[in-house]
Amino acid sequence: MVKQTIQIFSRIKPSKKTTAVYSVDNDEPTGAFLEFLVPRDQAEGFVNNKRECYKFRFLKVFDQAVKQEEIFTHIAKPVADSVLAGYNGTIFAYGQTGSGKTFTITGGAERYSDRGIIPRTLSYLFQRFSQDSSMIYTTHISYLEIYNEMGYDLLDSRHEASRLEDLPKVLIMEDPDQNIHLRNLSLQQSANEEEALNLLFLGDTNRMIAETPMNQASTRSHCIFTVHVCRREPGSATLRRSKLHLVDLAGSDRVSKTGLTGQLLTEAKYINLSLHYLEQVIIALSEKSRSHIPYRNSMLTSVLRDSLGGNCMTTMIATIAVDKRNLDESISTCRFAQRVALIKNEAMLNEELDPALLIARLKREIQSLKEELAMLTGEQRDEQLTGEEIQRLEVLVKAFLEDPDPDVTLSMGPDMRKIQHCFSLLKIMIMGKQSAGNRHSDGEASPGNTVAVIQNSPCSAAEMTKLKEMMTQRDNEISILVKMLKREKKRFQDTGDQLANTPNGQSPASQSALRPAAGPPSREGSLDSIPANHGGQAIQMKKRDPQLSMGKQEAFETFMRDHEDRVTVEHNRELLKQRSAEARRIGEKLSEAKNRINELKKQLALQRRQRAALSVTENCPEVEAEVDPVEENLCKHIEQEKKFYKSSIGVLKALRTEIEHLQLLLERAKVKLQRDFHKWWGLEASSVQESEATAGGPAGSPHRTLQPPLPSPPALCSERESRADPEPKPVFSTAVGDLRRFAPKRVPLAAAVEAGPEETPGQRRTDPPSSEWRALSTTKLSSSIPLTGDQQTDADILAFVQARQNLLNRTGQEDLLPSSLA
Ligand SMILES: Nc1ncnc2c1ncn2[C@@H]1O[C@H](COP(=O)(O)OP(=O)(O)OP(=O)(O)O)[C@@H](O)[C@H]1O
Repeated sequence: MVKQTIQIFSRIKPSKKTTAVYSVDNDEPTGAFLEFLVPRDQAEGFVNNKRECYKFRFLKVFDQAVKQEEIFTHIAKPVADSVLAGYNGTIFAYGQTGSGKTFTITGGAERYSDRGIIPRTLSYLFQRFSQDSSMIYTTHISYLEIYNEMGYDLLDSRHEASRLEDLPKVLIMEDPDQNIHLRNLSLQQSANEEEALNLLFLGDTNRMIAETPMNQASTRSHCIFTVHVCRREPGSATLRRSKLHLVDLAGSDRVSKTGLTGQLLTEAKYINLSLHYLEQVIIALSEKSRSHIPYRNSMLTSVLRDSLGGNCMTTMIATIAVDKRNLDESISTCRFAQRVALIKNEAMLNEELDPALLIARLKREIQSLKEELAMLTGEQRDEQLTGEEIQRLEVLVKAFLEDPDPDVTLSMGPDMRKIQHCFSLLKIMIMGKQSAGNRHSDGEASPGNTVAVIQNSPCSAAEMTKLKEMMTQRDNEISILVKMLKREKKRFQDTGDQLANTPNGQSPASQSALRPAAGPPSREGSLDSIPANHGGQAIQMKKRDPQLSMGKQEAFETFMRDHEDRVTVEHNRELLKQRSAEARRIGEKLSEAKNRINELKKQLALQRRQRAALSVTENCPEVEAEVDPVEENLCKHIEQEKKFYKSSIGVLKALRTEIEHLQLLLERAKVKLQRDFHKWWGLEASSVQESEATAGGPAGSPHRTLQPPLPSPPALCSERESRADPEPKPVFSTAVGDLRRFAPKRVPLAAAVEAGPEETPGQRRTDPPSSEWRALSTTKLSSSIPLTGDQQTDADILAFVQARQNLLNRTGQEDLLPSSLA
C-alpha cells in the first residue's frame, strides 16, 4: 500500500498583458511557491484589503512559458507509471473558466505540439505495452460527461448526437459493499494507440456537437476520460487491474461573478453546487476528526470517490489566469488546492485472481483428484475410451517422444485404460520404426517405398485408407493455396503499378475514400478538400450533412474562406503533406536499407562458404579460424545498416503518430467548421424570419439597415476566449449585413443585375442590360431598399431582391416584396 497526499501543481496560463501581479519561486527546498501581490489600491471585492501578499505552496509551479511536453513529463508520466504497475491514478484540472483546464488535459486543437495530457499519456502507455513482451496488456476506455448532475456517455457511436440529451444517460448505482457502478457507460476496448486516440476524438466530437449556446459543455460540465488497464503474465491466473481518470472539471467561477441570468444561472448554480459538494468532500477529508464524508451528495464526488481519500494516486493541477481582474478567482483556486493537498490517499496494488482462469484450474484439480481417488480405491472404469480421449493420448505420446529431455514424463492420469492405451501406442510406433529400419538397411527405403513401409506397418486397412484420403486432401489444399498465392502476387504487383502511377502515392482506394460518396468532385477550399482521417472509424461515425444545397454550399465556402481556423487548417494540411512525404521518403530509404542488408548477408554467407571450402581443400582448418578482414568488414557494414534501419523505424513511428494526430486535428477542424456554419446559418435564418415578422415583409424591407463590415464568423467561436478575457468583441449580425460581407465575392449576383429580369440566376448575358431594367433597379428598388453607396454592393443587393421576386413569381407564390416594389 502506498500512502500519499494528493499532489498539487499549478499552471499559469500565458497572458498577453504583462503586468506582474504574481511571482514564482521553484527553488525553495520546502516546495515551490506562487505569490500574488495585491497593491491595496487595486484590491477589490472579496480580496482582503488589509493584505497585500498571498503566498501558496505547490509541488511545482509551471509558469507561462512551460510547454505541454514538460507538463506531461512532470505530472502525467509518474502517474502513468504507477498505473502500469497496478495502482489507480487520477489527474484533475481545477480552475476558473478559460484558465487552461481543457488545454492542459486534452490539448489545443491547432498544433501537434499542443497535445495535452490525454493523448500523450495514451501514446506513452501503448509504447510501454509494446516494450514489455513478458506481460499481456488489455486496455478499455470510457468517457463520461456530467452536466447538471446527469451523466452522459460520450463514446456512444450508435446515435447521431446533435444535443447532449441524445447521448445515452449514465446512471450511478451502488452495491451492498458501497462500490460505485456506472450503468450505461460503455467501455470500449482499444488494441493500439490509434484506436484509443480515435475514441478520444469521438468523445471530444460528441462533446463539441452536443454543445449549444445554452450548454457550453466544456465550461459547465465535468468530463472524465478513463483508461482501464489490465495486466497479466501469460498462463498466470493473477492479474492487475488499474484505472486512470483524467478529469477536466467545469469552470470554478463563482456564480455572482458570472453575471448570468435565467436558465444559464440555474445551470451555473448546478455546476457550482457540484463543485461545492466537491469542496465539502475535500474539507471533510482534510479534517481528520470527520468520520462521514458526503460523497453521495453529487455524481461527481460519487464517481471520484476513490480518487479523493481512497485507493488512488491523485494529482491536481490548479490552472491560473493571472490577469489582475482574475486575481480573486486565482487566489480562491490556490486556497482550494491547499486544502486538497491535505488529503491522504491509500493506493493499493489492485491484484486479483482471474475468476475464469481460477475456475478452470480448480476444475482440472478436481478431475485429477477424482481420478487419483478412483485408482487408490481400486474403482477402475471399464467403459471404452472416447475418440477425443484417444486423440489426446496420441498427442501426449507424440510430444513425449519428440521431447529431447531424457527426464520428461508421460502423464496421462491415474486411469488404467489410458495407461494401457499409451503402452499399445508406443508398441505400435516401435514396431513401425523397426520394420522401416529393416527395409532401410536392406537398401529398399526410398521416397517411393514409403507406401510400402506404411503397408508393412501394423496399421489396419481402414487406417491406411484414411491416411491415403488425408494425403489426397492435403494435395488438393496445397494446389488451392498455390493458386491463391499466385493470384495475391499478381494483385500485389498490380497495386504496386497503380501506386507508381498515382501522383501522391495514395492508393486509388484511399483516394476514393477521401472523396464524398456522392455529389460533385471536391473543389479547392471546400470541406472535402480537408483530408480525412485514414483510421476512418471516428469520421465515419460522425460524418454528417454531406449534401448541402448549391446556395448553402456557396455560402459555406465563403464562410470557410473567412473562418479564423482557415489559416490553422491550411497550415496543418501543409504540415500533413510534408510529413506524409517525409514518411514516404523514409519508407523508401528503409526498403533500400533492407535490400542492402540482405545483399550484405548473402555476400557474408558466400565468403564464409568459400573459406570453409578452402580450409577443407587445403586441409588446413586454421584458415577457417583466422580473422578474415573481408568478413569483418561485411559484418561491420551489416551492423551499420541495421543501426540505420532501426533509427529510421523510430523516426517513422514518430512520424506516423504525428500524421495520425494531424489527421485528427483536421477532422476536428472540419467538424467544428460545419458546426459553426450550421450555427451561423440557423442564426441568420431566424434573424431573417424575425425581421420579416416585425416588418411584415421580406428581409429586404425598408426597416432594415445595412450594417458596417462585419468580423469574420468565428467571432462566435471565440466566445470562450472572451470569457477569461472579456474585451468587447463585435457580435454577429443580420443576413443583409452578411450579404454585404459576401458581396465582393458574389460576382454572379452582380452579373444577374446586368443580365436583367428575364434571366435565370445561372445564366450570364454579355449584351448590355435593358434600359427598363436599369431604371427599375435604380428607381423602384433603390427607392425602397436602403443602399450602401458602393456600386458593386448595391448592384448585388438589388439583384438579390429581384432574383427572389422572379423566383416567387415563377413558383406562383405571393409577392413578398415591399409594397412599393409590387
Ligand atoms: N498554456 C497555454 N498555452 C497556450 N494557450 C492556452 C494555454 N492555456 C489555455 N490556453 C488557451 O486559452 C483558451 C482557454 O483555455 P481552455 O479552454 O483550456 O480553458 P478552460 O479552463 O478549459 O475553460 P472552460 O472552463 O471554459 O472549459 C483556449 O483557447 C486555449 O487554447
